[in-house]
Amino acid sequence: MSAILTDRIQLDVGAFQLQHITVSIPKGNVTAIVGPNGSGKSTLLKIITRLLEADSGTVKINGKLAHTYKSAEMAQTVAMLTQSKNGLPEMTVKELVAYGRAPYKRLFDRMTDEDHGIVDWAMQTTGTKKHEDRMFHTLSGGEQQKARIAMALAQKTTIILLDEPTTFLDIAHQLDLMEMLQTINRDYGITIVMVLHDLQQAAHYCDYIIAMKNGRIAETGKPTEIISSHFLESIYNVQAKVRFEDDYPVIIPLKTLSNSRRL
Ligand SMILES: Nc1ncnc2c1ncn2[C@@H]1O[C@H](COP(=O)(O)OP(=O)(O)OP(=O)(O)O)[C@@H](O)[C@H]1O
Repeated sequence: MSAILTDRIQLDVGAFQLQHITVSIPKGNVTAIVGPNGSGKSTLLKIITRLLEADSGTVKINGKLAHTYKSAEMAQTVAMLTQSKNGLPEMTVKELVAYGRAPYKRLFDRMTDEDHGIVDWAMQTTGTKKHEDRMFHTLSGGEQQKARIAMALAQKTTIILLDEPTTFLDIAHQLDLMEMLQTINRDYGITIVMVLHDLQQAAHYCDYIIAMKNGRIAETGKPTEIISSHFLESIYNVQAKVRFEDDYPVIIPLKTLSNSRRL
């Protein structure tokens, strides 16, 4: 069963084209979208969440056409964490997480006991409860990312999309975050879809991988089925040795086969 199903999505943005994107993102799994810089990963996420409108093609979320969702209904179904390079909100962690309840409220509605309970649960689940009264901008990058995930959790959606959630985090915080997302998926059945650049992490923590190249879907499958030296070469133009140790891929890059970036 698909959480997200796209059918022949097409979009021209400037000189870039997203072409024939037909892909099924499985329900209840952790899926990574990988691929070179500029291959269209963020653009695809934006189309799924209707931040961008495709020129043609359709998106179905939980079996229903995305364009037929009302805004609040969409926000109750899909939470999206964009890359965290934008301005930092001037509010406490608890206030930020409470924003996750907005799709369930009308203007001037007060937070109910249930809302407070959900906000608490989201902070407990992400380990951010201890920071609840801190201003968001005083948190470290790793703590901020967890607070943003808490906000997404408070939205109580069945799907969470994350665009490069581990960027700017050190290796320990990257693994901590990936383990947290995996636990959220396993414990609550929330479908997690994230754009990742680290193939080893993608293969280790994700059930399914979608690889994009030049605005197209290049490969899809389970990590052990698709991560290989051939994959590194065809998707990234990189010669590499790849082997799996206990289902964990060990990728040893040898050299790039493309010098186009230096021309
Ligand atoms: N508004 C826009 N106008 C013109 N070109 C755009 C616009 N938005 C995106 N693009 C181009 O579309 C291409 C795909 O961008 P996108 O951000 O989807 O790639 P990506 O795979 O997410 O890249 P990265 O891994 O570097 O984040 C890029 O070449 C980008 O410059």
